[in-house]
Amino acid sequence: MIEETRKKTFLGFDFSTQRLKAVVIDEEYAVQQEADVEFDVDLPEFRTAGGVVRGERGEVTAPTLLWVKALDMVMDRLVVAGVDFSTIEALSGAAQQHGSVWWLKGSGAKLASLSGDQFLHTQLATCFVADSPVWMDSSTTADCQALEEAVGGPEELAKITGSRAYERFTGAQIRKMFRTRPRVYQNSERISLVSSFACSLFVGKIAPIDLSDGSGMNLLNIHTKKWHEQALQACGDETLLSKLGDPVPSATVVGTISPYYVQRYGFRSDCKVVAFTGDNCSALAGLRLRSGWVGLSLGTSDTLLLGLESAAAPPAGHILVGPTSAPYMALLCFSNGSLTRQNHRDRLVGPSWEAFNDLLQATVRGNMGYMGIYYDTAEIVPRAAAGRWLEDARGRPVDKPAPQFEARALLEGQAVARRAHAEDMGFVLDRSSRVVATGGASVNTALLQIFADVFNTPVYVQDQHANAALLGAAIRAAEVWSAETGTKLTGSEPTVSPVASPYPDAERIYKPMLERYRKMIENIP
Ligand SMILES: Nc1ncnc2c1ncn2[C@@H]1O[C@H](COP(=O)(O)OP(=O)(O)O)[C@@H](O)[C@H]1O
Ligand SMILES: O=C(CO)[C@@H](O)[C@H](O)COP(=O)(O)O
Repeated sequence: MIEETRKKTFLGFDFSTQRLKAVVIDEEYAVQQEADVEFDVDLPEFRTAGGVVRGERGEVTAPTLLWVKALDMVMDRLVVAGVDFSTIEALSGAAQQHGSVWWLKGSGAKLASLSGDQFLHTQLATCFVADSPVWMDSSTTADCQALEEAVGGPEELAKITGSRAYERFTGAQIRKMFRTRPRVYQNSERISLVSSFACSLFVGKIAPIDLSDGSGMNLLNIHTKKWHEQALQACGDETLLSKLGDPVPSATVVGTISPYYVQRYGFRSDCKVVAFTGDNCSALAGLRLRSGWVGLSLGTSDTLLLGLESAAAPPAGHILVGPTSAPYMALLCFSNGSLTRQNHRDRLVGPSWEAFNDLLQATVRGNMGYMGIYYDTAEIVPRAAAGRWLEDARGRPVDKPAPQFEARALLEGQAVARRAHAEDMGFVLDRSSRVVATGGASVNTALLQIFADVFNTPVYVQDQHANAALLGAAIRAAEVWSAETGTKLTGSEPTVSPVASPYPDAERIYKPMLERYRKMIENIP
């Protein structure tokens, strides 16, 4: 029995692309303290740009130790923020999806014997056999084809795993490592996702992959919830099964906190660690979407999220095992999200969102016919290499229109693409639906107004926090702890408020742009 009067708090983490965030909530799910580490700024010694390191042939990686050092730093910032770690009953986390962590043999033993006197990053410095390929990597096209062939074609793979083969999905990444760097593969004790790796740092052993984030690998049968044997065979050898370990439901207590945290920060020794999951899965959990609501995460990537009752194989996009009570979730991911917006903001007006929004205000909805597609990095939906396509009202290519037209062309082009592909995937979006936005760019109401008009749907944001993945992690910790201990919590459902409504003429302006967009992408190589 848990003592009723004891103060109870819950801790959530988000190991996303550009930063590590942490939040402490109380029993009512009110935010108590927060801390944040921005990889490029706070850890310049790792020389990342936007949290990653880019190679010449579409390879995108992150140094795994960067995330460990960021954890040391964020823990210290929580101390400075006044967190009383002895009140934390449970913790959980979210992380960028698909990335893989390659643990050197012997790492499990190191995790189990950490000394509370030293930083984690000094003790785990030699634990990673390779840098971590991350979700922006587009270098595994050959491996995707081989995986699809081995399983009976792209449709068959999508039926089984919820997605056709995608370059960033961990199965193709593992296959590439097995093929091109066999010693890394052989010397790996385990292969984690970023989420299960992060969880391992808390639980003092290599933590299991959860089913929801595990669905982003092209290796999991999302119906039986077991690894798919043929897919495993296509991506590695007979040791792959044991390198991955058994996946677990997202609502699993994977253990109690490592003694390291008890000694170093004063956590309770019975603080529970709940399986970590993908950031989009955690955002879906945090947003509490009701029927007819669609989640729009505006982080480094832009994603659309939806809870699903059944798992029809999508033509594009992904079906994942649901992180909460809905059995499945749909996910569409666009790699050119916030970083692309930020690059062009810097180019057009310098580092101010206000100045960028002033440019938007200097143009009209529909942008006098200027339309643009901006891929600063290889795009996932549709699959395309980096490039830029801009045309005027007559469909003639233009090179350099005035900055205000470019600003609007970029944002309208992005929103139109999100709607076109969402419709292709079967998302129903009309004035009776709701878009609930979250992530770093969801604070920008001028951007949300464009989404409201293009989707012809009101856009809402959560009142409690702009980052549903982070809040979702802390709430998942609280709810799994509550179910496990039989202790009732007083936390109420997160609430949302409208921030942008479509203008009455929105459909007239943007419907034709959807058709133009579809034609434009046909000509993209
Ligand atoms: N006012 C704003 N308008 C538009 N974008 C913003 C604004 N404030 C922050 N952002 C964007 O939010 C992004 C970070 O979002 P975040 O959700 O923290 O990313 P991630 O979780 O992928 O690390 C930055 O790249 C930045 O461009
Ligand atoms: O690849 C995907 C989803 O399939 C990305 O959405 C990553 O999960 C990165 O998330 P953010 O850091 O952009 O939130």
